[in-house]
Amino acid sequence: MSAILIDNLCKSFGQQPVLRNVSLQIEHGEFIAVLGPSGCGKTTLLRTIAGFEIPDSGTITVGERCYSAPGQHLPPEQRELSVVFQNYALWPHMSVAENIEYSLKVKGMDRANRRIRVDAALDLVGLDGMGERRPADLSGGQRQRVALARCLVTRPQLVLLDEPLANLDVHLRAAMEEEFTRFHHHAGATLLYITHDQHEAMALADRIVVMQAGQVMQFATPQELYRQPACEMVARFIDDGRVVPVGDIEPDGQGSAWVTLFGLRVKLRASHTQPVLPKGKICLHASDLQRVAHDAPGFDGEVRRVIYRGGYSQLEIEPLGDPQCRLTLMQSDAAPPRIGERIKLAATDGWVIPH
Ligand SMILES: Nc1ncnc2c1ncn2[C@@H]1O[C@H](COP(=O)(O)OP(=O)(O)OP(=O)(O)O)[C@@H](O)[C@H]1O
Repeated sequence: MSAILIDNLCKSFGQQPVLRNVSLQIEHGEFIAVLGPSGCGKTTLLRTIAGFEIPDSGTITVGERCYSAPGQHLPPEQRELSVVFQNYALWPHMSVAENIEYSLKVKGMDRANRRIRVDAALDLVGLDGMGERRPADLSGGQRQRVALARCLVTRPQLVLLDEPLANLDVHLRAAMEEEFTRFHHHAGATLLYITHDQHEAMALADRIVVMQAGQVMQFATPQELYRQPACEMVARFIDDGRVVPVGDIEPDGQGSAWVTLFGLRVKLRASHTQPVLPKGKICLHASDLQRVAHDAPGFDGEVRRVIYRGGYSQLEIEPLGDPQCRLTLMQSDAAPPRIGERIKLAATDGWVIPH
């Protein structure tokens, strides 16, 4: 049985549909990231699972329990899950230990057992010995750890996290990513993690739900999203993939297809069910392109922009005869080409976007 089963969930605010037929099947212990541009409905999805919003239609089942169905709404406090918000929501007048302990107290657990649980939770999030401090005396990262410990102490089977790192600086975020991985490993809980940061999602999640305008565009592993985007939106969204037109798509039914890319016949990866088509689009990442010698097979492009990224340069290339198109190429060479220079490129990999 799945940990979470969401079937055809719809939710509108007034006239605006915010969740459109969202269906997801999430397994026990999975770390799921929900990724998408601002306003695509991520938080609404989380709030609907938590019970803070009532869906217009569709069902949510967690384990064996129905949380939402037409005419049926389990109140938030009866849902067996824990939510970690972006703003931590710690009680300022309580110490760190009291913040963490509170939910156990409400459940009527005795003092000795509470102490053991709180110490274990503090230890797990790396806040050993900080139990007596007030939240105001902690850094942003430490406060987020308290919020995590508070969630962990109840040993939830399902944890919903709404952009928990959004308020932290880039270094702290990286440190906390490690913390989340450890947390997930130890807690063994199913995690649903909302973020608009694809690098965070790729680094943390077993599978990622990519949403746009209330719809699930693809639900897959980070590797699949990168290598086999299901549509143009996912192709562009993940790691700045470039969508490029191609002609004469001739699939072999074995996971490859010949296509005409800038006048050149090349063999790229394709779905096993890819049909023969006179034209289509492919996804090219920077790592799919290679600079080649001028007399080697390839296509010409003009360097439009050179961005130094520390140790390598990112080149923005305009393929000759296609001024609408921009390709990216990374070059580790200390002497990158100049803007306006003409270079030759070959596609060493690429994915035919399913029609
Ligand atoms: N209570 C509400 N009443 C009316 N509209 C709402 C309400 N909550 C959310 N919305 C709208 O629903 C849409 C989706 O919002 P939601 O917060 O779910 O998106 P999101 O993907 O989490 O965005 P962000 O990444 O910016 O947090 C937005 O257009 C938002 O303005």
